[in-house]
Amino acid sequence: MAHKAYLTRREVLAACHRLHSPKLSNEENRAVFGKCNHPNGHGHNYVVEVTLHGEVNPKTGMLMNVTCLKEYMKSAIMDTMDHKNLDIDVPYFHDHPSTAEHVAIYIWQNMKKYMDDPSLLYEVKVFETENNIVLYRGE
Ligand SMILES: Nc1nc2c(c(=O)[nH]1)N=C([C@H](O)[C@H](O)COP(=O)(O)OP(=O)(O)OP(=O)(O)O)CN2
Ligand SMILES: [Zn+2]
Repeated sequence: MAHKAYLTRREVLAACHRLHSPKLSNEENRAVFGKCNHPNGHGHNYVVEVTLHGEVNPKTGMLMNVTCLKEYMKSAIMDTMDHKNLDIDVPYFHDHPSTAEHVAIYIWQNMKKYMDDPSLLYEVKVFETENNIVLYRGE
């Protein structure tokens, strides 16, 4: 009988950003985003958890070797976002305000590009701060 399991790996990345929407005026941006719209930006130590869901291979006892998941997360997350200015260095955020919601969606889409079997991707969780958490499941 096949058993299904969830496998999660966590990475921590440092990045800076500014919340600012090109679809809003400067005044509207200040009203909507408040201190997070400060022109010089601010930083976070983002904690990102990626969860896979699938069958445990009875021969290996693994859903996926964590070493593989680590490599996917390095390519999809760490190489593109760690120690970067999200708004400048990551093209996705040139036209998407760098909210934690968009960070989670970006990571989801990028993980799918790198994974050999993207159907295993179940959830991306982003802790922007200890208190602000976004969970995305591709819906
Ligand atoms: N829906 C969202 N709202 C906000 C986001 C977001 O990504 N999605 N992001 C921010 C800011 O980027 C901001 O950095 C949050 O910082 P802060 O308010 O300081 O964070 P905390 O809530 O953890 O700090 P407290 O000390 O608890 O106030 C704003 N909104
Ligand atoms: Zn922020």
